[in-house]
Amino acid sequence: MSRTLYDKLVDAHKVCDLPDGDMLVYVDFHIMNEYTSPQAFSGLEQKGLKVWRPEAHLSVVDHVKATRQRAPHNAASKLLIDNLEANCRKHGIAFYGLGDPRQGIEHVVVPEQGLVAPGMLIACGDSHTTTYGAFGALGFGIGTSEVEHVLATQTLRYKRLKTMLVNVEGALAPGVTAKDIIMKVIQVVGAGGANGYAVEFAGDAIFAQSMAGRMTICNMAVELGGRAALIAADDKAYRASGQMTFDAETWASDEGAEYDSVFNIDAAGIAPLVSWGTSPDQSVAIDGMVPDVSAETTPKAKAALARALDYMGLEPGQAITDIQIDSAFIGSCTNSRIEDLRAAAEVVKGRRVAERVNAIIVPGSVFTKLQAEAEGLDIIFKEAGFDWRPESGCSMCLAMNDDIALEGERLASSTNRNFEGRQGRGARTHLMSPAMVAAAAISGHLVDVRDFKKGTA
Ligand SMILES: CC(C)[C@H](C(=O)O)[C@@H](O)C(=O)O
Ligand code: SF4
Repeated sequence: MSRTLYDKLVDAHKVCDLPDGDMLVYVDFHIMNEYTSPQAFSGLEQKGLKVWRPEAHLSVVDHVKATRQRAPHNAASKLLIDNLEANCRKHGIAFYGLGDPRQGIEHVVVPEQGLVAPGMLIACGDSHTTTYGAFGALGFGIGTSEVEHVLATQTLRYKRLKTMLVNVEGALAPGVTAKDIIMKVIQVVGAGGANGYAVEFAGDAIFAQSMAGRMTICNMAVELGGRAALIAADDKAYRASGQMTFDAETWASDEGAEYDSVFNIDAAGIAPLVSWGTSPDQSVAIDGMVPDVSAETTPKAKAALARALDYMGLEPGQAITDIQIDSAFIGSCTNSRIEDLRAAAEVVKGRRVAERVNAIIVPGSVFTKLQAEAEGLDIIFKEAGFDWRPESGCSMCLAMNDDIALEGERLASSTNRNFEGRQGRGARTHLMSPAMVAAAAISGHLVDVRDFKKGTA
């Protein structure tokens, strides 16, 4: 029988069926950060358990990491980092900590270090573990008690998901990026529209993407509610994973495989998108307008829209390009890879950040930072007035370190979540591609990067 890529991955990792209908799956690789692992190690300690396969785990410091300097910015973050290091030393687990040339945001570091390959099952106490789907690997986020379970047994209790296929056919217009594809998909399917599903992306617009672009798509697919995102492994994926040969299994869906749900999206119809609201599906094309509450039909939808507009401080009908920004942030596991920095630098080169705008760039990893510096990108950014951070981490993607946006501060951001308070209490996030953030930083307001490049914005 024809099987989907998702079913092949699950079948290949199934250890046994459990009496209640769930199954036990084997975890090839498990990643930890300082934020979601402490209780798991305490749990092991209390039960007197050992880590069963220390070499199949990796720890990376990222969420609470300061990025202006190497040293932790406060005692609480220092404690989290020190704890993780001590736990890793004790159990013989690899640790990429402060000053390690391999340190960075976990989902940037793992592919960079060649630790993901097609056909793997990867777990991590972080929802954006879906990123590895770009390699035809099954990656998903787990909770703290599950982290403990993986440490002790290298397995997890797992429930098979339903399958969704999202086909993006055709060619993107110039200036439209992977970030716009995934924001479009989220707009069409809805935030939470893939709850209970594993989402497979296919179509020529997907396979035309670089590995960085595919990672952006699978990373942000978790905002659909899907607990897995997948792209079939092609030559590009094998090469990027450092695997030169194909293994016995083809990590792609079989011809004729059936899905529980299918969406078709025309790539040519996608414009650069920006979010206007407080959910990643509240987005609109850059040449559009802030939506009108009266266009909603149900009282519930009207109230939700009104609340989002109120939080965002926007007026219905306002042109998106009239929205002035206070800050610009390029970073996060969605968009801080070298390809993202190059795209932003191309926009910024020879220009100056608008007077009132505070513009920050945090490379996704130390390795990415060094590569960017070797290419002279840091000079381009610094000369334009960007704050080029010397250290890597999650930074302003979420308000969990010393980069916290102020009440009412409006940001153009290359990140993935725009919930109330995500980047700081009362902070207003507009999600978009890194090139769009760069263009907004220079212009001082949201702008179509294509018009900006042509000089017609
Ligand atoms: C802190 C962590 C658990 C969280 C996640 O799971 O995604 C964070 O990385 C995020 O992006 O919100
Ligand atoms: S960069 Fe943002 S989305 Fe990614 S792991 Fe860190 S906090 Fe989560």
